[in-house]
Amino acid sequence: MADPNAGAEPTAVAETVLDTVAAVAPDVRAGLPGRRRYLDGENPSGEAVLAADVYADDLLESAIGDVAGVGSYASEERETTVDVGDGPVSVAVDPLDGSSNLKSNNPMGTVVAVYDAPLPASGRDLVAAGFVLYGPVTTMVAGVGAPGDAAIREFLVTDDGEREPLGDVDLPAEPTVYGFGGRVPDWPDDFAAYVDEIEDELKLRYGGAMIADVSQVLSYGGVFAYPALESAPDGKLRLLFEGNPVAYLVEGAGGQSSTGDGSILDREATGLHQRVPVYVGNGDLVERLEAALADS
Ligand SMILES: O=P(O)(O)OC[C@H]1O[C@](O)(COP(=O)(O)O)[C@@H](O)[C@@H]1O
Ligand SMILES: [Mg+2]
Ligand SMILES: [Mg+2]
Repeated sequence: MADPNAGAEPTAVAETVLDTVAAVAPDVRAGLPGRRRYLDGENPSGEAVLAADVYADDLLESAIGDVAGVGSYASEERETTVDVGDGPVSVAVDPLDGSSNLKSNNPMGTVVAVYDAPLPASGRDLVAAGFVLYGPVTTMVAGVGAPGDAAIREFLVTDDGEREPLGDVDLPAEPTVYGFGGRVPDWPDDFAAYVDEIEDELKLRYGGAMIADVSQVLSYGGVFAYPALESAPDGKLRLLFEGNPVAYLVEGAGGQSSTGDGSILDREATGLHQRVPVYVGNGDLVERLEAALADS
């Protein structure tokens, strides 16, 4: 059969990838109830794996692998990339973000990053990024285009896996929420001092799923961080699967991202599963954070 995406622009391939992730989302959601148990073994980041993580990863690998123009698929749950075709586009997925929330029945997401480069790739190679949020309503937030050029939009994902546009996403100018991961005694002193200031200005909203916590920042304005920790200087979140796509979306919605020292999108990619400190939100809050870290 003729390849419908043969020679297609990476952005056209990326649109199809986002459609595909939305199309699979109802199946991911429908498969959760019977998959709340942990499996034996760990993922490449050394974390426990739920049956639902593997189920979502298999569904996404199969569906995204069928998209013409996609050459490789990578996921937080797999050691190496999978060759799925001849195209130049690489797709990196966090199949279930915040899956430890499954036990307590709190929100989770699927994160997708589309790179026009072999992996590991820089955030500057992104041609699209998005996430599905499995909250009371299933929604997708996504953008297509070079970082900074893409409009970020929210969609309702219907029970049939269609995307219905809900509108543009722009960070509110008056921020109200913050959410920071990691154990408080493990926070470096400079970050803890920043938190002392922020606590007086914003209210705490932390749910333990990056995508749900970032969605609060996109909706209400504020700052989300999974910071560098005393015990883990690169934090917890993964650059290719989590940091880059979230940075792309928050920057595209008018905010800023930082590793503590410049945009996450500028962090050199050296490994598929490398970690990165993640600070995202309204520009002035992220700039104050960078200043607080630089002063120490
Ligand atoms: O339990 P903690 O330390 O607060 O960590 C929460 C963070 O870990 C994550 O759950 C990691 O993502 P995964 O569930 O995809 O491994 C993030 O979604 C979240 O921001
Ligand atoms: Mg995750
Ligand atoms: Mg995950």
